[in-house]
Amino acid sequence: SKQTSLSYLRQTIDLAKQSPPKPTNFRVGCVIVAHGGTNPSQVLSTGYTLELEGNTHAEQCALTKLASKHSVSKDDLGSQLLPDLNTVLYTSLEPCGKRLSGNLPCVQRIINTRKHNPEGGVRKVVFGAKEPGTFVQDSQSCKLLTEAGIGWEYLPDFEEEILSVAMEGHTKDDKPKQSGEEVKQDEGQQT
Ligand SMILES: Nc1nc(=O)c(N)c(NC[C@H](O)[C@H](O)[C@H](O)COP(=O)(O)O)[nH]1
Ligand SMILES: [Zn+2]
Repeated sequence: SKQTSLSYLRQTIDLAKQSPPKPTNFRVGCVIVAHGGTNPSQVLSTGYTLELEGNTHAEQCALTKLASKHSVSKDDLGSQLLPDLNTVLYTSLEPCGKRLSGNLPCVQRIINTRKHNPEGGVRKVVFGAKEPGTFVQDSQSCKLLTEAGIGWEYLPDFEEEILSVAMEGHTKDDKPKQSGEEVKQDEGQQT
C-alpha cells in the first residue's frame, strides 16, 4: 500500500541522515524489502551513501551488504532474490544512471540482480525524489528500469526533505544545473 511505501521511504531518509555531507555527491538512504506472500514484509538490507568504504552510493551499499549476507558475489545476488520474495528497493533519491566518477551506476547494479533469473532479483524501485541537476542532468534511470522489466514508482510526498538532506554538503552556489548546461568540475574537487 502507499502507506507501507511511505513508511519505508521514511526509513531511507533516516538512513540518509547518517551519511557524511560532501559537495561531490548526495546523501541518500536505501532499504531493500521482501514483500513476499502473506507474511508481513521484511527488510533484507539497508545502506546509506559512503557507508561502505570508498566512493559508495546508498543503493550500492545495500546491494553489496545483501550479497555478502548470502555470501554470493554481487553478480550472483539474483540467484538469492527468488521471485516469490517480491523484492522492492526503496531509495530516497532515484537511482543514478550515470556517475561523474565513472563508477558503475546503481541502475546497472539493480538491473544486474535480474541476470540469473529474469523473474527474480529486484522487482521494483520506489524513490522519493528525482535527481537534481547538480552533477548530471536528464537521468535515464527510469527508462532503463522499464526496459529491464523492473517497475518503478516515484512518491514525491517527502521530496523537499529528501533533497535538503541530500544536498546538505553543498554550498549555495552548487545550485542544480538545468539540462544542457555543461558541468564545470572545479579542478580542486576532482577526487
Ligand atoms: N541515487 C544516488 N545515491 C547516492 O548514494 C548518491 N551519492 C547519488 N549521487 C548521484 C550523483 O550523480 C553522483 O554522486 C555524482 O555524479 C558524482 O559521482 P560519484 O558519486 O562520485 O560516483 N545518487
Ligand atoms: Zn548510485
